[in-house]
Amino acid sequence: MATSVRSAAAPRHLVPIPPASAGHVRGLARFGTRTGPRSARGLSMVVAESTRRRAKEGGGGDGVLWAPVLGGPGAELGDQLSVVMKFGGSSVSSAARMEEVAGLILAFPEERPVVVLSAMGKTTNLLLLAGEKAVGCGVIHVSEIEEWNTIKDLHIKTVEELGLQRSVIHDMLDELEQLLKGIAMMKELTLRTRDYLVSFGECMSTRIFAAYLNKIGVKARQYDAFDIGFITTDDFGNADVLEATYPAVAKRLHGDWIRDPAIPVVTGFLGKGWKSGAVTTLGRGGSDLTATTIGKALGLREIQVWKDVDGVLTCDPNIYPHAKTVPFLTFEEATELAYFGAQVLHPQSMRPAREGDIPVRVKNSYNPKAPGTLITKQREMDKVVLTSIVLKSNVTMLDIVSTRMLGQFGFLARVFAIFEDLGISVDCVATSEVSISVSLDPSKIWSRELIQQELDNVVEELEKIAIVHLLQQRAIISLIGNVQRSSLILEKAFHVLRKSGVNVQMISQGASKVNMSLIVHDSEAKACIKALHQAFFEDEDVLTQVETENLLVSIVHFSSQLPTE
Ligand SMILES: Nc1ncnc2c1ncn2[C@@H]1O[C@H](COP(=O)(O)OP(=O)(O)O)[C@@H](O)[C@H]1O
Ligand SMILES: N[C@@H](CC(=O)OP(=O)(O)O)C(=O)O
Repeated sequence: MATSVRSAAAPRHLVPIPPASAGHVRGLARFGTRTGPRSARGLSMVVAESTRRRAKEGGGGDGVLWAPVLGGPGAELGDQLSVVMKFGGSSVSSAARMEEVAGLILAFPEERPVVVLSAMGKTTNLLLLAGEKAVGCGVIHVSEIEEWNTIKDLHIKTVEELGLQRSVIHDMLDELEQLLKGIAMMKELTLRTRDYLVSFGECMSTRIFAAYLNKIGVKARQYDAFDIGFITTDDFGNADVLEATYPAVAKRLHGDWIRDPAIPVVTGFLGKGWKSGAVTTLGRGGSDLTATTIGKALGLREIQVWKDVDGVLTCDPNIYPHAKTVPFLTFEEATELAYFGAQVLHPQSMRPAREGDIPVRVKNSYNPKAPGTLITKQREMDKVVLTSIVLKSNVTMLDIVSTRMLGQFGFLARVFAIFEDLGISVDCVATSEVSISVSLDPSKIWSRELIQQELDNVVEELEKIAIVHLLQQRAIISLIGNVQRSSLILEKAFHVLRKSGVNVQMISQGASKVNMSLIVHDSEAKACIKALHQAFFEDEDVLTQVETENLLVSIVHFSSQLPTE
């Protein structure tokens, strides 16, 4: 595997400086343009143009001050690394986007960021598809795999458009092609090889970006997470970060920064298995977890995750486009939201932030002026009813009814022991004395779908002690909010669902007290989300309608109890 590239220092060094040091002003960089500076010269021009405007406006404009300082001659870098800025695949999908992101990073004069990057655009998916095709296509046809060519073209084009040398990624592309040929030769793609394969996405994006920062005069250093102490379990495809990671990562990043300050550009999503020593991945969307792990390791002030939406939204905008930004969330709410399927955050990513009590800010790299979502330990909940509605589709449910071979206590214990033995997590649970309904977590499997064989095994085992009904194509609708007001939330939700003619098949409230889950049929789920969103976030009158209806019911009830003459 390739080792870290230590980028050579560029001849001229720019660093954002606080407005107080305006004597050193070099210029301003602006937010909000879709295309950023194309070169060091381009950057200076943007900077100079904005400086003039700022001077005309009497200062305090919309930009940032720059000075030729970072790591350069006469450099003074007393400050410690202060924030993590993680940019997802959507934020770094092209050369233009990388320029934009560079401008963004540099537009925060007071920050000393650690940058975490995902693979460019859809590279991870393309690598997975290329790997699968390689298994069956034969070595001589590897070079024809469409996805491999798309990956190669995208990265070469990006390097060229950014004015970098092809050598930045040349070895990586070579190695990747060799790997695909190896897979074709072996005719198999193990989980371990698959992790190694997808790691090329992050390894290339970070090399390109660090080289670009150096080119525009901002000293940067690329790091592969698996080389700097990201130690994980050996669960390829979904590895857990181990405690040893924190001191190791802190020592390496902090040590390098003290010795020779340069913006660290770290691969998201990747780690190193503690037993195997092989490259592991942290589950899809795992770069968020990389970012929060670094934040905790270094005790940073803030963790920023930059996406292509204005923060965490009231529902998935792909399901219902009128979703609104949620300005504040607690770590608990964000965890439930992610766990129950909101793609915007990795389910495990809040844990390090919560443990280190470091605020997480979700921002839009396409719209940096939008305030985004701030996630903290606590927030004012008095006025909060519902925060967000999350949908998890294609869920499998099991209704398990005891054959009474075991007492109630033994029955529940046995059922969960079967899940544990087969390594299957459950999402929602509802129990009665002799029956239990569970929904199974599809996300532990890479493809986010349970494999039929696994399901057959579970059913076979459970049938030894119970009658089992397998219900597929179900959906979990999770209502994340203030469960202190659960009666109000459920009343309103059931009112909406009844009006829509939807029958709720199971309901479950988590112990975390921020989530209530309703299970409905998959085919009805999207319409439910739309109706619920309109009721909770758009239609002020619905509550009044519910209250009026209830009032009428009470009046009828009361009057029916009045003594008749
Ligand atoms: N509740 C939600 N709030 C915001 N985005 C959501 C939500 N649910 C789903 N999404 C989707 O998540 C996407 C952002 O997550 P992701 O693709 O992982 O971003 P990135 O690749 O930039 O890290 C958005 O483009 C949006 O389509
Ligand atoms: N590239 C990986 C890791 C990741 O976090 O990506 P993103 O930040 O684009 O969701 C994936 O696609 O899963």
